[in-house]
Amino acid sequence: MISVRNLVKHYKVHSRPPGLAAAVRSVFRRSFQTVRAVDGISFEIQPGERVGFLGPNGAGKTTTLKMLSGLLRPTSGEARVAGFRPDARERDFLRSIMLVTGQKQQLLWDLPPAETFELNRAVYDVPRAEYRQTLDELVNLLDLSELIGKPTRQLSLGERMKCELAAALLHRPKVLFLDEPTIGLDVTMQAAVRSFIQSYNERTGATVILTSHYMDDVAALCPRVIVIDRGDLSFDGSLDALVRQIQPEKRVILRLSQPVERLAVERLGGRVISLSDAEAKLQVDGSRLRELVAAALAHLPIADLTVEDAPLEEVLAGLFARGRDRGRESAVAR
Ligand SMILES: Nc1ncnc2c1ncn2[C@@H]1O[C@H](COP(=O)(O)OP(=O)(O)OP(=O)(O)O)[C@@H](O)[C@H]1O
Repeated sequence: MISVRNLVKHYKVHSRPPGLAAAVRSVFRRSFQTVRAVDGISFEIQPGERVGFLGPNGAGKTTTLKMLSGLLRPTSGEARVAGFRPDARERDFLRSIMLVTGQKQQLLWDLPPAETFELNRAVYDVPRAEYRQTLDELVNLLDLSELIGKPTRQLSLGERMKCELAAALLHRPKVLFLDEPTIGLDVTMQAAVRSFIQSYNERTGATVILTSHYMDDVAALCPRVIVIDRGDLSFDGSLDALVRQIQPEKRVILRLSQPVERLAVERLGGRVISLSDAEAKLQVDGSRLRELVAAALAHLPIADLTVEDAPLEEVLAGLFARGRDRGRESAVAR
């Protein structure tokens, strides 16, 4: 359904040092920097897959989605989506895909969502009967009946996001690009949006590509993840395989029956995350876990002991930090 080969997007941005003299000089001699937002990535996505794009801020995720949805022309490389070249922006292509971003809205601010829905029906030329049926389903699934008649500006962020999703899906796109669909939503609403996306995918067989900073979104929705870091693809596989590959650290929580010295906890060998009179929290490499637990039981007054995986967010932050020393920008003077 989606095929990407050596896709590259370089932005050329005007750059000048601070100060008035530099401002004057830049009028005569402009210098530019090339930002390598996406630097030669390749992947294939089959129909009906749900794939999560992970990566730190500025990794190139949104740029990739924009190229796949035809909003940006690649600098080089090739993308095919549903049999089309996205940058040709053919009508049938635009009818097959939808890009939903959590930060930008398509609903008209002063009108009720129902009117944007009607507008989208006309734009996408959806036959009336099909439109009614899809709308009923969406209203039902997303629990929108109370919302779609109110002016958009009166809706809460979460209510708006649900209406945004409905507006995006009325023409039943075959490929759905979701850029941070749960940004700013509370936990309950995040879960509602997530379960809706999953059921839309299961019922219609649509292909879903999602970016999110919330690991819960990706863990719940995406059997497959693609990690993009500094414009490069650094992993493509299951989330489990990614976690195994990173070999995350374990977190050990020691409930103490009496206070202990910090030094005694440090001697156990892990990294001390927090220490209070009643509890010590440490993080340790998985391979050193047994040793640390044995030492803790032997030397500290332990009332209880728990071992858990380090939070996925932190594990990934560590992975991204490792790649940080690679340079990404090259200055090009003109
Ligand atoms: N229009 C633009 N002009 C110049 N540089 C840009 C432009 N859009 C994005 N960039 C740069 O390209 C890089 C990739 O940006 P992109 O928005 O694709 O990242 P992202 O992975 O989506 O980040 P985030 O998680 O913060 O949304 C960043 O360094 C960004 O500053």
